[in-house]
Amino acid sequence: MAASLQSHRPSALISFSFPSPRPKASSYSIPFLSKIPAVPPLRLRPSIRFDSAVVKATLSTVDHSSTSASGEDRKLLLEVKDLTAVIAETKQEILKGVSLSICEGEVHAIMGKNGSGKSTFSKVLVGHPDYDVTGGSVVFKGENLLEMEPEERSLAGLFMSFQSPVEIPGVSNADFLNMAYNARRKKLNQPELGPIEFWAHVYPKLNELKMKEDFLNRNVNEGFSGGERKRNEILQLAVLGADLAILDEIDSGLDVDALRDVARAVNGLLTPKNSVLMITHYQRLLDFIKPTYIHVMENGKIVKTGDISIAKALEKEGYKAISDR
Ligand SMILES: Nc1ncnc2c1ncn2[C@@H]1O[C@H](COP(=O)(O)OP(=O)(O)OP(=O)(O)O)[C@@H](O)[C@H]1O
Repeated sequence: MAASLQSHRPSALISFSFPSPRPKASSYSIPFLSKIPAVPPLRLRPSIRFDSAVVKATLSTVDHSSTSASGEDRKLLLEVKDLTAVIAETKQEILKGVSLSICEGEVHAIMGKNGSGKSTFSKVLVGHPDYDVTGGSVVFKGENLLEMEPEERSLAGLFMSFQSPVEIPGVSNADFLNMAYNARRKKLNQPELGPIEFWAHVYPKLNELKMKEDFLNRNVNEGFSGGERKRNEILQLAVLGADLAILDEIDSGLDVDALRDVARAVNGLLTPKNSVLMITHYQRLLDFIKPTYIHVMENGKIVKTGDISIAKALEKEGYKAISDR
């Protein structure tokens, strides 16, 4: 989506006053989104169709319920089995058989040494073109995720916050968020929100993340500090919503207050229906966002799964603690 957005002319601006909840200033200037000229349609399909009869047969036999950590019966949201993937250009294998199941309402954390494959795993889940899947399966909400285009994965409810969020020159945050949000509403057969309604949706989320309104008028991530980029990623998550949010090192580059704000915003989004998959190196994030499970990745595989005691042992003794157990 980012590439197609770059070709747009900047949108016209209008000023108006806001109804309550009333921002401090009396009026703001935000893009009048309905004046954006001819937005190229996203590649939407009314429903995902599987070409392979084998995939269909497999999906119909998968039991999508599971017992959660708390003992309740919860639906499986994501099921990854023996996933293998290579770097598209060099064919070097990075993922060597990852298996992981996430139920609705769960928070999972992946830890692991540098270069063990954590980011690659999350990028493969969202369909990053740098990688080719060579084996295994990924079922998300009962559908074969690997058959979907990246846009379709996002519209299906998968969100990823990247370790190094990219800049999108010439596209304001407000336009980006509005287009992405309305694309999701369209997919759900809901009416698109106009600029005033959209602002009412965004404003409380900006507040929660302690971000100033002018962030909306700035181009996506352009000139943002590392911490501002991370906040902006979580703003996108808060505005767009997601059934599964994959957060790759959202704690990196955040000062302790920012970490608290971001964690509070993420916790505020958690419901019994949606889930989070976090990648982190440090227990400090897990002190704020409590994980149901912690997985340790090593050499492209998950080698250990457990509770918060894993993070505590890692913090104390390093990865030696895992190999010794
Ligand atoms: N596009 C790519 N081109 C070349 N090598 C890659 C690419 N993507 C991943 N790799 C390599 O694959 C390995 C796993 O990388 P990945 O970023 O997934 O590790 P990670 O566990 O997230 O590491 P970190 O904790 O340092 O962020 C590394 O050796 C990395 O250099």
